Amino acid sequence: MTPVVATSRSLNNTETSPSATPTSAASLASLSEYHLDYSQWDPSDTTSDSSQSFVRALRRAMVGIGFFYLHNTPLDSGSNRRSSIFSLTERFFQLPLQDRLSIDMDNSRHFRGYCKFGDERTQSLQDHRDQIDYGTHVKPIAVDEAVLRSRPYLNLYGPNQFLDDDILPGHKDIMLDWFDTANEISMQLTRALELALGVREAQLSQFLTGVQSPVDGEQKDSLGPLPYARMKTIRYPAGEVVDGIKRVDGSEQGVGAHKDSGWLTLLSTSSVGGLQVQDFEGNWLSVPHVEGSTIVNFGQQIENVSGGIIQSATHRVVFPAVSPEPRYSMAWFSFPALNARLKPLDALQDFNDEVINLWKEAEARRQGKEIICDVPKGDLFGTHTENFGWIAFRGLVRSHPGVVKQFYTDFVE
Ligand SMILES: O=C(O)CCC(=O)C(=O)O
Ligand SMILES: [Fe+2]
Repeated sequence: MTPVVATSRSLNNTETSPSATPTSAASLASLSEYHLDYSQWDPSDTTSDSSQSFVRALRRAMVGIGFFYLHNTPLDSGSNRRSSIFSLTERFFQLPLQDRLSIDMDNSRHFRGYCKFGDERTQSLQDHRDQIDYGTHVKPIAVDEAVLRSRPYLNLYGPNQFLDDDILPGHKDIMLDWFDTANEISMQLTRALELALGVREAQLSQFLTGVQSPVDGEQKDSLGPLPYARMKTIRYPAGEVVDGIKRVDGSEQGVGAHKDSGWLTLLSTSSVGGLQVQDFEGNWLSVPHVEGSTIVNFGQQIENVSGGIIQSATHRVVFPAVSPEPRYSMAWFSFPALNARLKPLDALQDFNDEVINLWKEAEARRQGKEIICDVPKGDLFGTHTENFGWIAFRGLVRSHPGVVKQFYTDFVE
């Protein structure tokens, strides 16, 4: 068999504008195999018929396209979490710009807070959205300035910025509840992914908890494990001018083609469409909102440690100025721990036959051709020789020049 190598998604950098590549009429929602039922999955009884059925469906989804709908999670069912967070998000974006800017990310060395419309670019082209970024809500790490200077990524640990209850009631409580619930789902899905690959318990989760054995006889990090996650609450506004900022003429780039940089993503969308994912031939499939479900996709770090078997799919949001209403979404991202080292697992030695056979099937469907996508290969892969925090830090530096200007000019040329 062809060795299972690091991802074979390849660089196709001929065009990156949203209308450049063909859009297939197919839509992910119509592919019934990519709808998973989270209530089937019982991490305390992984051998039950229903848990096994969940793991099989997960295996197909992760090898097939790397995007799926997950039904019956505690984000969508049995609580008012979803309605609370969408209502909170709409209320936030209706506030005057001045109030939104009172939690401007440019004031946070932890890269947390509001990013205004027009501040973000993907592959050098302007995105048309604004958002609040959050992360694991903790105190800044208590170390000397000298340690922070030698390992600036330790600043990714720190508090979020929240508006007071008199301006945005419930901001902190609703967000933290969503964040913690998503974190729990991500841990449970990671356990299911271990079974789908056939690796030992904790062979994947070690990268999230940061408790893996030190590499090559090194000392364990004296700071202990540094687990890390992030989240964005996003608005794609309609209109040619937003908060006094003009759209790029004719551009429909809500967010440009990218692969998520972390581990796995839990995405909740409003009913307004626009999300698209790229199949292995480079066609764009639409990913419509499906009531009562969360969209799950995988980031570059899990693609890397799984030798490319867990697909980190390229996706984007296409959003025209003429839309009758804005689009909102909540994207929650797990990441490896900041002090984890991402040594890829040995697919041929460690993975089960089921996943290897599925991979061979997928390769046969591709007739040995490279996977086409609009993102450079290994764009943000972690390496085995540096702490993941460096990769996370470089990604944020690339996206947020305003924070760099305030806090990190010494580090970035
Ligand atoms: O807004 C969406 O639906 C997708 C957002 C996204 O892909 C991202 O922020 O990484
Ligand atoms: Fe994304």
